[in-house]
Amino acid sequence: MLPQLSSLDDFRTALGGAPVQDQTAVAGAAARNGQLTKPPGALGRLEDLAIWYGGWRGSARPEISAPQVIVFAGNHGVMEQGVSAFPAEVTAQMVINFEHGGAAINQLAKLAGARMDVHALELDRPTADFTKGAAMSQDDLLAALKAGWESVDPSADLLVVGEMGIGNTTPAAALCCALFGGEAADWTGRGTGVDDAGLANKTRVVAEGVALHQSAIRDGLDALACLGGREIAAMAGAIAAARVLRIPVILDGFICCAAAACLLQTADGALDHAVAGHQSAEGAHAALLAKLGKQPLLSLGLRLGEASGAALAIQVLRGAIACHSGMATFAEAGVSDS
Ligand SMILES: Cc1cc2ncn([C@H]3O[C@H](COP(=O)(O)O)[C@@H](O)[C@H]3O)c2cc1C
Ligand SMILES: O=C(O)c1cccnc1
Repeated sequence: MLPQLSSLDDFRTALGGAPVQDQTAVAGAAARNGQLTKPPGALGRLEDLAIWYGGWRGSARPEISAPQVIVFAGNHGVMEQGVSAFPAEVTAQMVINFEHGGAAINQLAKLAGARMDVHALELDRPTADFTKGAAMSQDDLLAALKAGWESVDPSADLLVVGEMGIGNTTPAAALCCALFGGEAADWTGRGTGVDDAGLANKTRVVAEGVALHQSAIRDGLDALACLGGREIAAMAGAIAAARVLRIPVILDGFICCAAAACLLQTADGALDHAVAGHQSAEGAHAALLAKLGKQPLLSLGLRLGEASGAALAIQVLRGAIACHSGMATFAEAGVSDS
């Protein structure tokens, strides 16, 4: 059951007290994996994935039958600083495109057999420019976290979250810089494709934002309020709800992983139910994945967001589960095991 959230501390408490994997299912899945008709370890990381997934679902022989893809959209006050190659109105235009089935994620979610939901979060009320003040009030942050928290279908057995928010590689970079340290330039990339002057400007904006807010940031939720965005907070809320509901998550690109990082910097173990779907071409995604301790399933040079890389990785996880749960054991097939 998902508790109601009345405050940010409720969120911290629910995340900190979330249940862990079912160890009986982990042991059962590992035992089954050892009996399947293949040389030990021959399915590589697919074997680990199947055992991990079974542990979260509480089954030694799990299935994926109800994957959910959720795309959150938000607008950003920091766009006033000229941080994207595209104008802010593209966010709302793309939401309509999602609703009409015309975006990349529509095709990939359909191919993965996933339900897809789109939540536009107050697009007419962008966050504040974080170089001037906090991006969101505590109430706005709570509302965005709740939008994500309440959007997860408790009967889903796999969750993928993604975003649409022109300008949002800038808050994502600022969140990483505030949470993990280093220089603004280490975390700032080209997003939709800003030129060298644009990248220098973006780096300045990230550095200014982090310098302004660093002293107010004690955990990931503080960072989200100061430097985040509504769709970033909603992704964090949904990933956290999935943790509480023991629904495994596939993380998407740089922005999704920045949202996930805010959870990890709020509660240890907050991302134990998550794997990295892919490594994005956005410059700092590899470094961010290393901070999260996650190895990507795919690396295809994608730099889109929208949950696209994670939706594609659903097929990899489906492959792992199909082998794990569908293969015969040596005894069943009458194959000699040594
Ligand atoms: C047509 C279009 C579709 C997109 N779908 C995702 N993004 C991606 O690009 C944006 C982040 O890059 P930046 O920080 O440079 O603005 C986000 O909206 C992200 O989801 C898109 C961007 C565009 C232009
Ligand atoms: O890695 C991502 O998710 C990404 C990169 C560039 C632009 N939008 C999203």
